[in-house]
Amino acid sequence: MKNLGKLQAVLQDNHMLGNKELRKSNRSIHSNEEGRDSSRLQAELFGNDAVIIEGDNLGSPHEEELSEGAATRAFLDGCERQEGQPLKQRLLVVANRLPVSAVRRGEDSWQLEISVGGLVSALLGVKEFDARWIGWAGVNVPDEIGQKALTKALAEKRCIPVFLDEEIVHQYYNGYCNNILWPLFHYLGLPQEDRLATTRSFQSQFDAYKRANQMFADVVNQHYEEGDVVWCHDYHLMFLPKCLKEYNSNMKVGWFLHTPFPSSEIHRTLPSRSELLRSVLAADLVGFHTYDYARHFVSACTRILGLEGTPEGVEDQGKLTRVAAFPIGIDSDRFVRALEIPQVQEHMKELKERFAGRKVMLGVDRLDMIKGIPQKILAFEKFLEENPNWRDKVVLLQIAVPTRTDVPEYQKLTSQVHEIVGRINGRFGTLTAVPIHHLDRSLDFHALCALYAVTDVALVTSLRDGMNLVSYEFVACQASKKGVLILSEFAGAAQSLGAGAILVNPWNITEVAASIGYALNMPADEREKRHQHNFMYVTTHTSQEWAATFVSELNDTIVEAQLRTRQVPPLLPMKEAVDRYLESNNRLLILGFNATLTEPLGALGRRGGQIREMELKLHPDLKEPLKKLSDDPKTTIVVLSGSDRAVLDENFGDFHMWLAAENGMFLRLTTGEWMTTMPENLNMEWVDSVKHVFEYFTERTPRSHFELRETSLVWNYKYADVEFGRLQARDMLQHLWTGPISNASVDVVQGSRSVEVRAVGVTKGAAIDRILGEIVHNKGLKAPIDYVLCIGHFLPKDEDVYTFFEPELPSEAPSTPRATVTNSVTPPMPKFSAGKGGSKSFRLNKQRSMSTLEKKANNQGSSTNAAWRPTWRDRMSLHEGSSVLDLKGDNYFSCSVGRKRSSARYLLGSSDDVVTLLKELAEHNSLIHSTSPDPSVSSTV
Ligand SMILES: O=P(O)(O)OC[C@H]1O[C@H](O[C@H]2O[C@H](CO)[C@@H](O)[C@H](O)[C@H]2O)[C@H](O)[C@@H](O)[C@@H]1O
Ligand SMILES: O=c1ccn([C@@H]2O[C@H](COP(=O)(O)OP(=O)(O)O)[C@@H](O)[C@H]2O)c(=O)[nH]1
Repeated sequence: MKNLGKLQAVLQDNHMLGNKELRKSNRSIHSNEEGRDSSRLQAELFGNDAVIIEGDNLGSPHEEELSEGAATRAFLDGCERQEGQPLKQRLLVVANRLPVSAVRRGEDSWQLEISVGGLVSALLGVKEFDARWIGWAGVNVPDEIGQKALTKALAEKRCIPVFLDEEIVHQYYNGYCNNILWPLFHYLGLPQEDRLATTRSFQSQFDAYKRANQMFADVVNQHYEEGDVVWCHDYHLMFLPKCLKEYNSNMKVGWFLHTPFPSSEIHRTLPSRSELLRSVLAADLVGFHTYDYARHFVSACTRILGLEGTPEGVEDQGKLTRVAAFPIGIDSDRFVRALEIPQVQEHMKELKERFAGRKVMLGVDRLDMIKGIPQKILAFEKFLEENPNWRDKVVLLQIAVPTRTDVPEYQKLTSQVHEIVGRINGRFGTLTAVPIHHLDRSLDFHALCALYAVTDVALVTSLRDGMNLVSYEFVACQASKKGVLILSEFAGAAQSLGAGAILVNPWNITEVAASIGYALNMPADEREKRHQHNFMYVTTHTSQEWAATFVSELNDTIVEAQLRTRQVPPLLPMKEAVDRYLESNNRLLILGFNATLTEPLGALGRRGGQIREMELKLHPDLKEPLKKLSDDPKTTIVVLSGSDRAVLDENFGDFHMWLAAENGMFLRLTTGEWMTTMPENLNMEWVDSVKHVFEYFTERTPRSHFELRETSLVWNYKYADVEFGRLQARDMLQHLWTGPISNASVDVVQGSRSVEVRAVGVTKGAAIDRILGEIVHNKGLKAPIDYVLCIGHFLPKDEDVYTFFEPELPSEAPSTPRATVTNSVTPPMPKFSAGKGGSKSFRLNKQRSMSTLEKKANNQGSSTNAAWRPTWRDRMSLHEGSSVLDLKGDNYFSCSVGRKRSSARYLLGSSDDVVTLLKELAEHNSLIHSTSPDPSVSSTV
């Protein structure tokens, strides 16, 4: 009753005629009765045992009780209270702001007040977990006594403080968070006059941001127990997932953004764009309010970081970060129940009397530029202007909670709003009434519920808003009145309440003014229908459900990731691979080219489409080791690539090695001529139709290109816009599968940024058999091959090359636990061949009819005229001599470069690791040669 009187008085007097006086009077009311209000509010939010905590209540604790240990004990006390109930999952909620802000009352005396904001409201509704909240108490506490007392006071509320000093708050919170990220994520840009200053101070603010995040991480680490779920919140803590995972990679880490995530075009303007994205991606699960925000985030990761976006999330070399939408809700029961409380009913009664004969319109916002308060008020002015009959029949109550008051932009906004309200009240007010009642303060829970319940039209005009819980709370309190919600289409809530609300573009003042008229005149049956729709949503999509879904999804994600990790090959044991190489006498190295022997794309900055990136070039650091290795008579090297002959000639022509171009369809020893190994029945009649399709898509996909090879065509969109490229690829696949070549004997192979069409059955694994046959024949094998190293960034279709050697190994070979293509019965070892010609399946290129491409190649003077030799396996049966392979069980190292889903035995991260490996092999080898001048090696392949 008294409260309502106070509220009424404020509403009545607050005509924006003297803002300074108003703020003063609000403050004095606040401080006189704040204690009681806050106390009640805390009891509401925290349960009945919640009281204002002052230092005096703490008694005179001795040293130990004030320590961190005492705080921890206090948390445990909280847990013990739950005895007899099923054990709840421990949840560490980490957010910039604690649900309470601390106000110092003495050296060791603190008062805790509820923090205002949607994040706090929503998370306080989460009851299913054994939760602790880690965050900043909104105050600088430089002294130890103060810190200890506050830690203890907060512990009783299961809160753990992170102490940030003034300078860091200034740079991190006011600066980087609220002056850079907040406006950017809400599409507001930076204020013109601030732009340069912000650009200059950017780096120091970002450094402070990282430091602050590390401080949060340190506190989490102190309190973390194995099995805890750590849930990081919001744009303040984008660096936290990375810090936490660096500390403990097994920690279950989720991150949730409460604001919008903007289009990648906005995000890419941030100087720290990549670092922030990468840090967030360290989390196991990343959540957003809406599908659109999640989509923007994935798109930023693909466009800015060049990573793979999948329907599940973002993939980086086989590591998946799950990304999904988890729309937040409110604790709707709490609002519905509140309306039964006598005090609230009393409030409602008095408000109704106070505004009898007038329709009540309501705005409840933090005084933030994203909330579109000036736009709302201007639209209301326009409505009054155009509808004089409504002027004395409607009132707008605007609650504008002060927020981030140290940031200059917010200070400017306050003056701007006060000025507009003053002008409109001056224009349309009378001696007894004004059209706008503007309140620069927050209300307690009961007053807020009463206001929601008596409102006829709620007006939410956010220019952008992550969700906007005020709209939900209004709906929850409208069961009897069934008022109308006018809602900005730029609030996340528009996705969930859009059908029942009147959606508006807040920038369109005319539209908002018209919607006010429509809402005020809406017939009861339409109001009823719209309300029911929204009420159903709000009461079924609660904050409890939101948190439970997020945490259970996080748990599932971790189990799935563990399963996936089990399938990832282990890293190549570099030392073992080198040692065994040195011990062996007849080694075979099979090396891919693209992304294996080339420089990693990242090293070039992945600007995309740069001409120097498009040409495949041997990694400069590989020239020397490759030279040494290929000159060693005990080592045979085969470069096995999808590239055509010209590319391999250009890059490897000067080495002494075998080149297998176009997935092994062409082969030559660099001292000899190219020969073809194409199967005789290889049908190439489909080439022209495919070429036609590829030309069509290349023309329509900027920065894509295609290569016409002898036996395949490859369309590559690596440098095109990733999303557009992917859409085009999907479309292209449709054309290929359903178009003129649908019945041709081709394989359509989809790469991560390419589409390749090749004759059916052409794979590197199929080719290696024939290649080895040729090598064996060419050189004459005097001793078995006793070491094979096969490394590549091969398409899944070509991974049969890794498994080619697997059946040759004894069944107890120390292979990876992953499934490999092995025969159930180990076949006989291949036998050494004398090399007679005459395979049944393959014969001379010249002897079969030539395809268009082949004719073209011949016309260009390619020397594809050498004879085809029988395959290795063909010759196995021809000769019953010694074994071709003797890998001694584990002298076989198949190794995928950068592809974690692979049937190779081992993994290397990138071609930089290939450089390291080949250097090691070359250097140690020359060392051995220099120390043993007479190597007793006679056998070569
Ligand atoms: O802590 P402050 O700087 O005072 O700001 C208050 C909160 O504002 C933002 O709230 C957002 O979260 C709501 C719940 O998810 C959502 O409905 C709303 O649209 C957002 O603006 C901010 O994201 C929080 O971190 C702040 O605590
Ligand atoms: O005087 C007030 C005004 C608002 N709120 C609460 O502040 C939150 C605002 O959340 P919203 O999601 O609408 O926006 P945010 O402020 O988080 O951007 C809501 O839960 C309101 O109940 C409050 O407690 N007292």
